[in-house]
Amino acid sequence: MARNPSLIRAQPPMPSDLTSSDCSVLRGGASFRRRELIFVVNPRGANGTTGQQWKKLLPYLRSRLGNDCNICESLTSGPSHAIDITREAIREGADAVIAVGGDGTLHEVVNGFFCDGKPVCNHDMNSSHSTALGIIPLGTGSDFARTLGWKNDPHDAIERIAKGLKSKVDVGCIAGEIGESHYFINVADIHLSAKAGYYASRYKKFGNLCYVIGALQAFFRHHNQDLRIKVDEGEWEVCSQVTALCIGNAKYFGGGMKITPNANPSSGDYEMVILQDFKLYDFILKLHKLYNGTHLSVKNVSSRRARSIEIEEIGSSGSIFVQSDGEFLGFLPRKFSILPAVIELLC
Ligand SMILES: Nc1ncnc2c1ncn2[C@@H]1O[C@H](COP(=O)(O)OP(=O)(O)OP(=O)(O)O)[C@@H](O)[C@H]1O
Repeated sequence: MARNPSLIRAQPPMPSDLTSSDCSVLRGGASFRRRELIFVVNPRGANGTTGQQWKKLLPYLRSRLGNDCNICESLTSGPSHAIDITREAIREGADAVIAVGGDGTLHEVVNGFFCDGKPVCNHDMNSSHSTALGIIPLGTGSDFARTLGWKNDPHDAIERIAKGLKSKVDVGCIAGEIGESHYFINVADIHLSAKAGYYASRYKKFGNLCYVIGALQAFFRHHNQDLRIKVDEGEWEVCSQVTALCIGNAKYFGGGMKITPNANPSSGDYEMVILQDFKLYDFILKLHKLYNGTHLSVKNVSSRRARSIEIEEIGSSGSIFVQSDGEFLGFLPRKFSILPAVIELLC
């Protein structure tokens, strides 16, 4: 394991009588394979707090998991590095890749489960072994973890990893006009909210306040936009004066806004919520409803379920923002399809 030099074994060496190269341990006569866990840590997450918390957590992690698991830590050196680490770990046969950081780090780890439009596989093609996804939520927002009801408590997260229970989750796939497919596990969104996310990423030093600052900046010179959408390969429909269109595999975005309140990452479909013809004062008056997920009954808000959604702008500004899991992705047009039960999540 760990041909990749960026994977550093973060545990005491195995006792010298344990010689098996695949880390198998003989216990009471039965063969017991040590789990190979790769922790992908963004030291810059949450303005550097993730790195500091990780350093304090590591001794506890070793004492809690080190008897049964090989613990490898890999610190990311910059954007997209987590994708490469994850791909390499899966190819090498890791039992789990654990994203340590915020939703951006989780997003990159999820993208590392895929390459060239297909799930990444273990080098040993004959093996039925699969790599699970784990999460230690230590970011600014950690919105995906909210849907699962997880607190931002790393000790709880370590208990979930220790138990090793797995549940299959869906992943969203986004295809653009050119280039590789892109994947998301939480929420993808279009227009105002995506623009707000783009600006918010510049103000992460203010913690969760960055989302409010980003939204205010995005509203400046914002225009609602007519879009064309095609749901589940049906007919094209015109959707007028769209303020924001959100495609939820999970429920929360923007640091705790319950935007797609009926989304469920194990349902096999998305919840799509469209906000139309909203003005700044609508947001001010209805913001609390967006946060607690009661906005679906508000005028000009609609919700429907879908397995695939194609979206184009009517007009050719080429400036309708798209983001997924809070990461800026470019501009419309895009097609979103769901990959049901494609990843096993340690839960
Ligand atoms: N070493 C690094 N230096 C700078 N940026 C990095 C590094 N490693 C990863 N990143 C980038 O940092 C971004 C944000 O990280 P992360 O999501 O962990 O924290 P956050 O933004 O504080 O939390 P959240 O996304 O939940 O709001 C990631 O999208 C990733 O591309």
